Amino acid sequence: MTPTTGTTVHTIPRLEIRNLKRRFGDRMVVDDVSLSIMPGQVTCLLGPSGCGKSTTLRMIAGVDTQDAGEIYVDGNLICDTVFRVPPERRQIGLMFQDFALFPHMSVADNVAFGLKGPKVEKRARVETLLERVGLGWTIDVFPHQLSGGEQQRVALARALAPRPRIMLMDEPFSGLDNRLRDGIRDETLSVLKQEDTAVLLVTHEPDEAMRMADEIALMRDGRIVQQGAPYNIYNAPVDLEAVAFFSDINVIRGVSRGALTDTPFGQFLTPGFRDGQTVNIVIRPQHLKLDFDRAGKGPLPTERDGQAARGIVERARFMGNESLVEFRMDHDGSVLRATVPNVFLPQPGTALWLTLRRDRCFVFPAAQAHEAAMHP
Ligand SMILES: Nc1ncnc2c1ncn2[C@@H]1O[C@H](COP(=O)(O)OP(=O)(O)OP(=O)(O)O)[C@@H](O)[C@H]1O
Repeated sequence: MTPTTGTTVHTIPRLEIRNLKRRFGDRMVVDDVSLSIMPGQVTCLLGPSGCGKSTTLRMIAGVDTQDAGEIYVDGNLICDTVFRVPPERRQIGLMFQDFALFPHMSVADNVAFGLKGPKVEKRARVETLLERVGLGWTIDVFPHQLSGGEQQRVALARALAPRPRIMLMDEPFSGLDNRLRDGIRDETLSVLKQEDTAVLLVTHEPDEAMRMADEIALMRDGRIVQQGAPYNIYNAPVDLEAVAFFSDINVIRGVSRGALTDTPFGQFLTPGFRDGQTVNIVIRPQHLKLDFDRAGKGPLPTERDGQAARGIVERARFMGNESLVEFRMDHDGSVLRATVPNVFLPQPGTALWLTLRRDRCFVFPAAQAHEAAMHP
């Protein structure tokens, strides 16, 4: 579907990068990265520290140059390995964690800093933006008179003032305390949408990406390993690492034979796996179900949940809106973790039966090295 903003229908990406590569020494830090962002769309480049997110952003901003690949804005080439529009002519706004407002300038002058044109027009733009970020009253005050969150909103207004076509944000909220952060994220998002800016936001925090993004590009070792709406990335992860990036996981191992894998939790269909291939069945702690022990017996097997396996509670902790229970499993001594809503704190040593919600299990091939170790 073509994204729409108001009555405008956009068909050309505001930002498109194709096959970007950047090498430092003999290390490929950005390895064939492609993505496109429509006006008014927020894409989060999400990945662990050092995976190449900021380097990608710097090449788009024009402060670093790629070794290969092209960057387009509204369908026009702005940079390849030969041609290069300088950073100041790319109409790209930047916002970083350690943004700095000019301390000796009023808020109005800070926001107007990058603006050209008649004074009256500049003033009108400054007023509009400060109103939009909820800080109309700060126009004549100085940065030191504002809280960290307010300064952040001024920085956003300043970055948006010259009407950038694209906004690049590198961990812009990580300097804020937790209570402020959610509100500022939401406000920032609504202002960016009103301005119809295409946003590429870099973060290593899955929660931030889920909250902000229309689309998440999951990055690892210089590559985008999966790209899509937050819902799809969370519910149809491409591999075990992608599941683990968003939450705690449990891994149950088995070996595929005749496209079936036997586990203590019942049999799983594993089509496409070779006979003898090691299989990882991955499930998040909230998708384990617990049942009481009835004279050494658990619940009867069902098609939906398979069969139950017994575990002994090792410890249980109250986490606020849920409880986390750790089990030592009878069948192989492995540890599994389950979360239960509200308060559920069984005593250590209690026997309980665990089943897996099959519709929430992910089945992946185990890594080659592990397979070799298991089947020498
Ligand atoms: N100018 C440089 N020279 C050499 N190596 C660099 C340079 N810039 C970045 N790197 C290396 O490239 C890798 C990727 O860095 P980058 O800053 O893009 O990662 P990141 O995903 O943004 O990480 P973080 O979330 O920690 O900022 C890192 O290992 C970094 O040390």
